[in-house]
Amino acid sequence: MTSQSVVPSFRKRVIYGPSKSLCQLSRALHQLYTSRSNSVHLYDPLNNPPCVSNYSDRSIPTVPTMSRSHGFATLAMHAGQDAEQWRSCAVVPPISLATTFKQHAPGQHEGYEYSRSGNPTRKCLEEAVAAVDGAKYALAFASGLATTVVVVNTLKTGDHVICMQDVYGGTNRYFQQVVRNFGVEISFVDCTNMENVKAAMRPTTKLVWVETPSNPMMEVTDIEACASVVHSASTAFLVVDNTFMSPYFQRPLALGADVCMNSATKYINGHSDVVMGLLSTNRKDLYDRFKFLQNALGCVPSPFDCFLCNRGLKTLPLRMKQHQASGLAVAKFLTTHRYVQKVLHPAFEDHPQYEISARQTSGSSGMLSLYLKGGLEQATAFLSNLKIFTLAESLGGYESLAEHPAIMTHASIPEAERVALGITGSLVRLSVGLEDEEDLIADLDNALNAAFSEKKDQ
Ligand SMILES: Cc1ncc(COP(=O)(O)O)c(C=O)c1O
Ligand SMILES: N[C@@H](CC[Se]C[C@H](N)C(=O)O)C(=O)O
Repeated sequence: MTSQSVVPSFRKRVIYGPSKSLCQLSRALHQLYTSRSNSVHLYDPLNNPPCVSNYSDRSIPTVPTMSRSHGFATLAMHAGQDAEQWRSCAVVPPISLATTFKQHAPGQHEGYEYSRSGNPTRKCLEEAVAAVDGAKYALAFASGLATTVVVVNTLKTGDHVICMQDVYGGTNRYFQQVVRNFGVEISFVDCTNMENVKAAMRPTTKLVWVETPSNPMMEVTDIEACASVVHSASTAFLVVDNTFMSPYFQRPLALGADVCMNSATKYINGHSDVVMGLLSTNRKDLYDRFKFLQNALGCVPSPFDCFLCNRGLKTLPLRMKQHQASGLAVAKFLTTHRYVQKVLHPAFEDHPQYEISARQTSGSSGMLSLYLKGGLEQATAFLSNLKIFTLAESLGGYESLAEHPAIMTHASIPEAERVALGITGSLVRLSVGLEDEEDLIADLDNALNAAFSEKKDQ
């Protein structure tokens, strides 16, 4: 089949034809095209995805139809998703399950060799994530923590890391209980005060890891100020864990961070059915190292998970708007409740870093923490009496979740350190989901009243 005649004019660099001869033709044309363009797209009827010849740098280009000047929702839906990249012109990226890809001659292939090294479905997701993070590059990993492992693997023995003192318990556990064993020194620092960051910097500091807002204390670090301290005092790079905000409400790279990290398990996928991590950066040196480590360490997500996460990303803007609205409504309700001592929410004026948060974010998510007036007993009773909020770890899904950080997500932090951070028996964390606001508020009210009347009854 030769179908040059059906090639629409907008597919100028697309050639149809039988697999073998056209792949040969592609290689010949490649000589001609490389001087003028990066790649030749060969639409091969026997293969899906199409042959994409770019032997010069082995990158995996797609047809560049999206301009970065498009709005967030447009990018989330279309960046990296061009139907023209598939022979079938599938509007939804296919799940590419092949573990390996045919080579024309040893080392001559269409951009993919082996699925750990590169995968077409993963590539679609990575391009979409780069676009919404305002990054040149993005990479997907098997979990948020796998992403942290990759970042840390850029270091060597003797290097020093500064980590925000309030971070997800698993991040703390990894730095304290794993990374330290390899001779990398870690300082846990209150990065809400830049003087602390300045004081902690050493000549050997190579990585500064910040989570903002932090899990679970909702503390906010000034990303721009932090980047300026880090870059003026060292060659270290600044990573911002953006999991609580998602790219919809906070863009760390635009604020000077070198790397934006997300546990896509949370808001980006948004449906509590994928565990995944993402890294975005504009720095080619870091991207090259992370890309090397993605393959060398092997911590890649499955194509099916990439498909799901790519799908979830498309509704991120809509979901985040509703998470914000319901999160604020729930937080406001809780501040007036007789059994609630304090609500931690960065969009509230009484939050210690309210001004920074207002400056560096364009909204707030469904995350908040609260102290109950009682102690562990009341917190346990409250969590056990919830009917719509599910008592479970994790966050950022369409369903509302509640958890007890001291016993659940942050249990691996030594007790004294936990208490010093404010993670006490009366602290509860909520991830406000997409259910009807009135139902969520009624659920919280009922559970609070039940928890405190249980105490009275005893
Ligand atoms: C803020 C934050 N960062 C990183 C992680 C790690 O992500 P994952 O569970 O996807 O490994 C989590 C939760 O686990 C988290 O809450
Ligand atoms: N980041 C999530 C994950 C929860 Se903790 C998971 C597991 N028990 C562990 O210790 O690794 C959150 O809810 O904050």
